[in-house]
Amino acid sequence: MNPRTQTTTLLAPNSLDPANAKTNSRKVFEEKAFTFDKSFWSHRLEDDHYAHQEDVYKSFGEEFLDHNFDGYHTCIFAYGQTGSGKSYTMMGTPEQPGLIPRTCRELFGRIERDPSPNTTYNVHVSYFEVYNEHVRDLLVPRTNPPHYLKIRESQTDGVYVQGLTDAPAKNYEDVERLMKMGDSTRTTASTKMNDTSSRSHAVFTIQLKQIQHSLTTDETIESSARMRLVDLAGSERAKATEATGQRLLEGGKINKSLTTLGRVIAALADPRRQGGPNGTPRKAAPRDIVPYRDSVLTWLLKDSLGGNSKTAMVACISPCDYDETLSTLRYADQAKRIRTRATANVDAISAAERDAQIEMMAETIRSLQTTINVTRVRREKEEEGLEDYQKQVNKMQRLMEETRAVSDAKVKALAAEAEELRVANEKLVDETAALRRHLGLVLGELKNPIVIPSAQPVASVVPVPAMTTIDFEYTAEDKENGQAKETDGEGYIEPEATHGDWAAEVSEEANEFLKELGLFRRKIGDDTQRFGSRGPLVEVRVN
Ligand SMILES: Nc1ncnc2c1ncn2[C@@H]1O[C@H](COP(=O)(O)OP(=O)(O)OP(=O)(O)O)[C@@H](O)[C@H]1O
Repeated sequence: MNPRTQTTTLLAPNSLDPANAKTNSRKVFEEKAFTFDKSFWSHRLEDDHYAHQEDVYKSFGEEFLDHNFDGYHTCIFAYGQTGSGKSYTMMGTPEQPGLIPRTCRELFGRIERDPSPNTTYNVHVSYFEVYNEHVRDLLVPRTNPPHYLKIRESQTDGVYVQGLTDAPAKNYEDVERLMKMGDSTRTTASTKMNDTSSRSHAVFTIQLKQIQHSLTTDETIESSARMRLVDLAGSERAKATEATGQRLLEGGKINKSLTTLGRVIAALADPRRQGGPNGTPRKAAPRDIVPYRDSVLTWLLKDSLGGNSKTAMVACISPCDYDETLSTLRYADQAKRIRTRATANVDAISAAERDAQIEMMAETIRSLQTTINVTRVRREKEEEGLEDYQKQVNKMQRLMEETRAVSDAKVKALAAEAEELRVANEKLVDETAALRRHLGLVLGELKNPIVIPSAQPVASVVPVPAMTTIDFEYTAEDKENGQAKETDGEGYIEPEATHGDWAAEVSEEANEFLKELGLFRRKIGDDTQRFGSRGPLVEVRVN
């Protein structure tokens, strides 16, 4: 670095140096020179033109703070490979504070030193990180799982992080406390090239609002400036850091943001985009779109990179890798060609305008209040309706329970009746079987009558002995009539009632019984059809 010409010269390294040994042997290392607005050398403390943290702040940090007090938005971002000194430049160490603490200290120093009684200052601080393409608030304790915030874009506020903590700061101590809190929750990890490597892009924002009121003109001048101080994650190569697993994944996401940042810078630095010599905007080519939205980081920095902001890029390099250093210097060389169009955000409002504004705001509040009330009433009505509905549901449930209880009782009664019928049926089946057996015996007896020996003719009528066999001639006709004719055996005594009459009587009774049984079977069938069957409670068998 030449502090006089502000030139940075990248010398060709010894190709035998293992750090610069290339897989591509045809690669030629060349000396390259770049000129920037400033070139700081801070390699060895004993070096002649060693740039201290204060030198860096004084050379442009102070100037940027001036811009803020004039109402301009500013942004300073540090870019470079891992371990090259980005965090050191932006945040620094307690002994050697960097740009952020120096800017904040000086900001409150100026506010305190301001003798004007008509000016009031309002300072708010926010601090977030972009890690693996997610935004996380650094001013709230870490949670598991992490709570990521959404990015929104509006006409009035541009791109912003929804729900981000916007902490008021009354003095430097407040800011220091917030900075420490944010730094402790920032995602860092140990890599081969840096023990506390920042794995995320950290964005520290200070909002400065100045309100000046002139008693003579009764006019209020409001200026609103935003300072963005960005410490980017390292543009490391996976091989150099020996990254694996989570570190490698992070590397991919970090590179995605930084590659997009490179494309955004390239698109913004395109000389055709920068317009004519008088600043006249050139005609946009059809595919001329700056890819801000391709990464969370570039989308959030949209305004700072190519919009209403005064922006500085600090390119950090370390004597470690020729290619990485050359890449960083090319980035910076391209970035310096970008022309942003910053305008001071200062509004002069007369007392009348302010009153009108207040009245408009009061009106908005009133209308919002009405909306809230209407919503509340509607919700109450909905709640009432819901209560009625719940009551009806409960009533219906009770009714259903009662109906179910009645049904259960009916089923129980029917089951008992069916059981009774089953027992009766079984009895009847047994009786039928017995009767059938009896009938069979009787019929058998009728078919094979007991023959009474003819040796003792009897003239008179005598009772028939118990074991007497009666000889009948049983014709088909008799069978039909239920009658049988006695044979012509001698000494035959006619009983009081004939055997044929008795058999017919038994047969008739049996038929009658079978008829009744049939009726009974049909009744059981009907009942089963009417009440259904819960299993084989009743099994009607008629043989
Ligand atoms: N100019 C410097 N003077 C003294 N020490 C420095 C300087 N620059 C960096 N360092 C030291 O080098 C180490 C790495 O620096 P730093 O953490 O700032 O790198 P980084 O670019 O932010 O790395 P990463 O991308 O991994 O976060 C730190 O210990 C830091 O204090």
